[in-house]
Amino acid sequence: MWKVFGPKAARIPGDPELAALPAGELRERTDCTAAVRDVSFDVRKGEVFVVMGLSGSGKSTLVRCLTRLIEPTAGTIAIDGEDVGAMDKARLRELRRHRAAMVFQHFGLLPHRTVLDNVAYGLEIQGMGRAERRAKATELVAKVGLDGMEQRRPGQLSGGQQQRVGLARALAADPQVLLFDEPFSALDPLIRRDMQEEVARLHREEGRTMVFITHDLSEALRLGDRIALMRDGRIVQLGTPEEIVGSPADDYVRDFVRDVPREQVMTVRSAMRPARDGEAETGPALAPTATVAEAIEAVARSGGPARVTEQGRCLGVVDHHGLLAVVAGVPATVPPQGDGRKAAAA
Ligand SMILES: Nc1ncnc2c1ncn2[C@@H]1O[C@H](COP(=O)(O)OP(=O)(O)OP(=O)(O)O)[C@@H](O)[C@H]1O
Repeated sequence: MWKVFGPKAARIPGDPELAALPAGELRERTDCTAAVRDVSFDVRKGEVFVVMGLSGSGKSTLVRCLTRLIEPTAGTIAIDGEDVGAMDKARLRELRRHRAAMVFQHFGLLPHRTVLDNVAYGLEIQGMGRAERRAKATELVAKVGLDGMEQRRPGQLSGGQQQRVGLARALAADPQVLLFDEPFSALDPLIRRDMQEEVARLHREEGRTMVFITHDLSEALRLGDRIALMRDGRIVQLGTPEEIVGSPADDYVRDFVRDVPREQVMTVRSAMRPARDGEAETGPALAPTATVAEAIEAVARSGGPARVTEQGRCLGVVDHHGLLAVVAGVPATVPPQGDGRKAAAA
């Protein structure tokens, strides 16, 4: 998909010479901005897909194109196999209301309505009866942790609480996909953390597909099953947090993730080596999803390697060599073989 802003934008995706120009030169030559350039990706059912990048990298444009809040210049988009480009106005309205609801940074709450009525508003538009929508809205207000505040007005809530109302309102439509456009960037760090946990909890409980825009790397790493990292309208890397931190695609990504505490993102799989001489039977056991930080603690406590096990089977072991190598971001050197055995034989 492409989205180009500016005069005669449609000629750019099809013109290999113009399409290859760097952003600045393209602007100089054509007066156009290619906000999204030739991106292609799938969002899987049930995943949290994060679109991240610095300001101006094209995140909002990309996500708005998914439901044609912004009309793409070229390319195709399908939701559940249905071509979004072919949808008429009514079908698009239905898509945005019921299938892919957006949670914005500025929540757009109705100031004179109570929390409950704000949440029920979407249900009212859908034509749900009063009693039913009040019951449903009460349930959703509780789900986002606002029980007891049903009768307050938005002005009587903190920013984080208002964002929760926005979230409950988006959930009221029971959409297949929730699209979040930097919903927490105006919140202070503690409340932001709180809201991230709220989203993670909702996702765990409901397994709803989520597309989440952020420019905050730690937010992306915390929430994303997969992350698309954007730069100048292109996706420079798409992968799990572990792939992005552990195998950056280029120097830009490497620089981006340089300060990430690797031990909290990388899992024991990246530090694992085959088990030797009885190691498969002894030592603390860790799940393959355990982080390197958790493994460091287990190895420090036990004083020896830990096993990585899945359904009782030992997949390999992690020792301090492998764990340190992951933290340092260098390939593991093969640990000296059999020091222990030599000592025992002596
Ligand atoms: N309506 C528009 N007309 C012209 N250029 C636009 C328009 N909307 C966005 N752009 C440009 O497209 C590029 C991508 O903008 P976009 O808002 O998608 O970035 P972003 O990554 O979401 O940024 P931010 O994090 O600051 O919101 C920017 O260079 C922006 O100036």
